[in-house]
Amino acid sequence: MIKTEIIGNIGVLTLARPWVHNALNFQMFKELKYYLEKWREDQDVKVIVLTGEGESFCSGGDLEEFSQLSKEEIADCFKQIKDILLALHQYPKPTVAALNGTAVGGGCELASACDFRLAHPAVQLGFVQIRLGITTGWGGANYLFKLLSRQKALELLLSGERISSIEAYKLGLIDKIFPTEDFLRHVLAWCRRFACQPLDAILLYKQTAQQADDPRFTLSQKITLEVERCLKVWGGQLGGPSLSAVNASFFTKKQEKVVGRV
Ligand SMILES: C[C@@H](C(=O)O)C(=O)SCCNC(=O)CCNC(=O)[C@H](O)C(C)(C)COP(=O)(O)OP(=O)(O)OC[C@H]1O[C@@H](n2cnc3c(N)ncnc32)[C@H](O)[C@@H]1OP(=O)(O)O
Repeated sequence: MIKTEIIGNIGVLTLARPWVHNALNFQMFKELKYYLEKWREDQDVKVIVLTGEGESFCSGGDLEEFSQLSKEEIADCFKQIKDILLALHQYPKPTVAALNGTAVGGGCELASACDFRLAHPAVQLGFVQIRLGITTGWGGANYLFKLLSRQKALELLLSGERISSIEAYKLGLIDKIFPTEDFLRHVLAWCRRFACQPLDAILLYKQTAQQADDPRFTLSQKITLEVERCLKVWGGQLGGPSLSAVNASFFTKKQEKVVGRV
């Protein structure tokens, strides 16, 4: 139910139940967890893309399946799902939700847990839970509050209204709009700008990003750690360019310029 492919260092996870608009059942969550774990340490995967098959990105939780569970079973299920979304949110590599179509309910929660959200003009988004008499059950409201101002996030959650991707882009919920035609090709080209960078540096930037909103550290501590990270790659401990290699490359370029000027 989740299809996978690695395309040029980009791991693509495709929700593949198009007949129910990629409604997420528990099996899909288990698969999502499995592949996120598998690709966590995989040197060939530098960026993760989540997308959907068919006309929708994701219609949220599988209401058919969830309606057959007892309240206790739902509680257990949601506890596991929120851990998977949190693991996605705290993933060591960049994560991208490529909204190939409508995202509603839990589909918006899933997208909001990612680092980036890309869409095309025909996409609609909606935190529709309130219209079912429920609230976000997987952590989505908290991710939304991190992305939008309090009042904009509350407006979306309290109204349950669907908005277009263009409106969502203006709010800052969507980071980029691409043409509908060849959408995934555009997404992959956008992601390749990250995927072509050294993995060590990508991982270090994600650590700095995670720490940026961690209240346990002061700004001074965060900056000290940031500098330490740079020195780690600079010294080549993580397989990055050694200090002498960085200098050599800089001075070679400088010398070439001088020679060129003569
Ligand atoms: C768990 C919770 C959370 O956030 O914590 C949530 O996610 S609550 C939010 C849950 N999601 C929703 O309320 C969205 C429900 N779905 C929709 O609004 C709509 O289906 C759209 C996604 C906009 C697509 O509309 P459209 O008119 O194109 O198709 P449709 O409604 O005829 O749907 C085609 C088939 O997919 C099924 N289907 C659609 N969404 C489903 C879902 N979330 N769970 C289970 N089945 C679903 C329909 O029942 C229908 O089945 P048949 O072919 O057998 O008739």
